[in-house]
Amino acid sequence: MVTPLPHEKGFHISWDQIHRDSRALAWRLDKRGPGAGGAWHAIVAITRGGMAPAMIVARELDIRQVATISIKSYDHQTQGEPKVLNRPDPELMGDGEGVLVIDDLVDSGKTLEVVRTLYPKAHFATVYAKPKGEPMVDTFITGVSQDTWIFFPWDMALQYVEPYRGTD
Ligand SMILES: O=P(O)(O)OC[C@H]1O[C@H](OP(=O)(O)OP(=O)(O)O)[C@H](O)[C@@H]1O
Ligand code: HPA
Ligand SMILES: [Mg+2]
Repeated sequence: MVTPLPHEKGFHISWDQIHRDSRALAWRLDKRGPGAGGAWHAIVAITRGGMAPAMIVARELDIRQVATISIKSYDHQTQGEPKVLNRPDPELMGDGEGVLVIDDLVDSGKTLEVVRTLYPKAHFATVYAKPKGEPMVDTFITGVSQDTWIFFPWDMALQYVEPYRGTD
C-alpha cells in the first residue's frame, strides 16, 4: 500500500536533471578545496541518496578516493532519529579536512548535523536544499521550499496517465 503524501507539492526530478544539477555542483566545487591548486583529496557519499551525485562529482573532478557513510533517517516519508550504520576508514577521514561530503538533498538538516559532528572540517555539499537545512550545507545548487517533497528518479517509474479531459 502506498502511504499518502503529507506534502502538498511534489518536485519530480528526472535522471537527466539530476545529472545536470550534479555536474553543476561539481563545477561549483572545482578548485575550492584546501589542497594544492584547490584540490579535494576524497569524496564521501551519504548513502544511499548521495551515491549518484557523488559518482557524478567524482567523475567531473577526477577524484578516485570515494567512500561512503551510511545513514538512515526516513522510512518512506516519515522521519526518525538518524542512525549511522557504517562509516569510512578513519585514516582517510581525519577531521574531514579536504574531504567533500555529498548528499542528494538536505531537508531538516539532521543527517548532515550527524556527519558534521563526526567530520567538522569537511565540506558539505548537496544538490538540493530546503530552507531548514540550509545552515548545515556549505554548497548546494537548487533551493526547494520546505513543503515540497522531492521525488528522485531512482524512486519513480514511467507510467500511463489519464488524458487531462478524461473520456466521458
Ligand atoms: O536533512 P534531513 O531531514 O536529515 O533529510 C535528508 C536525508 O534524507 C534522505 O535520506 P534517507 O534517510 O531517506 O535515506 P536514503 O538516502 O537511503 O534514501 C536524503 O537522501 C538525505 O540523506
Ligand atoms: O523531499 C525529500 N525527497 C526524498 N527524500 C527525502 N528525505 C528527506 N526529504 C526528502
Ligand atoms: Mg539519504
